[in-house]
Amino acid sequence: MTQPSTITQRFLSKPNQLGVVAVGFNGGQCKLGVEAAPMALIEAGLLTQLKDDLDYEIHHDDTVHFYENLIPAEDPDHRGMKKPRAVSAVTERLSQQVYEHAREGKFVLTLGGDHSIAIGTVSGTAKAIRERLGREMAVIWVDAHADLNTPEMSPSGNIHGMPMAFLTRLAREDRRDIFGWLQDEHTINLRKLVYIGLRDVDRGEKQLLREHGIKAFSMHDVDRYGIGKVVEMALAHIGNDTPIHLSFDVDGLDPQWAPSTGTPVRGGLTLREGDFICECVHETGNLIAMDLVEVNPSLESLGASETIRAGCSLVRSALGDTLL
Ligand SMILES: NC(=[NH2+])NCCC[C@H](N)C(=O)O
Ligand SMILES: [Mn+2]
Ligand SMILES: [Mn+2]
Repeated sequence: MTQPSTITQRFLSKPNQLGVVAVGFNGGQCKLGVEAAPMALIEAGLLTQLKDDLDYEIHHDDTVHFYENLIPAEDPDHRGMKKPRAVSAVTERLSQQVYEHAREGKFVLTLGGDHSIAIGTVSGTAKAIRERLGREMAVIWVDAHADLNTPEMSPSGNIHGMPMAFLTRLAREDRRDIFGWLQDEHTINLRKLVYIGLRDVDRGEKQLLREHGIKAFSMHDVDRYGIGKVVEMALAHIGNDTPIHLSFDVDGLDPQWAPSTGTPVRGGLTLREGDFICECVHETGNLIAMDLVEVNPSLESLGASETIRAGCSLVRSALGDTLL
């Protein structure tokens, strides 16, 4: 186990203070139901567990944000992107909410929502880290997908497949109402991004991963080296003096463990492997924020409670729960 760096300790000035943002947003993709996930996770007892079992002091406004007043009536496609103004307005607002928690030194937990919301969460923590520590943070992205499509490359036009492209500036858009609000302070250095669990990566995304030498551990690597070695290599790439934002797409898990998600892909992580990633990232002492996204309780209704339980388990593990 690496020692928590003083840099991160300085940032998380209140290590047991947890800012929670519940984001009932589904506009980054086309299936209904993912907006109900935050309520389902909370009703399953997630926040109570974090408070009672892990001793967090929870700062939550007791609302699930649907951002109804930010969703425009007219939102025509732009560069092939679907609902670009809605996603932009919601993530801009979310970025501010996350930033406000993070700048006070709280750990920020965001419950999505589809993965487009990471444009808001990651930009918010990246800005707070730059401001408070004068440095760049790292992102660990656990997912079956790379979510690195530029609008032009995207096979679907769904923005939940693009957040990393906008966050790293591989994709840019100058229109203020379509992600033009993203400033340099919000962005992520490509060398500070690490993927785990990939197994459904589009052609253009593969090319970007190769071209830019982005650190990515696919399921092939998990099979070859085992999850222990993969996490060790991922953390070694980041180094132990860098704050980490963990963005966990529940479809990183195999559908056997998380069937209720919009874009399931077979051959994924076991729940135990997912929990192990979260436990190890917690052990670094450098984790400053986590997103849990793409739980869709209305899909595969038989598996919904299983998926919700898996989601709760991942969050608990990232926040310090241990088996012993
Ligand atoms: N966050 C997710 N589940 N993303 C799935 C993306 C699927 C596909 N690569 C696309 O861009 O449309
Ligand atoms: Mn995914
Ligand atoms: Mn994703």
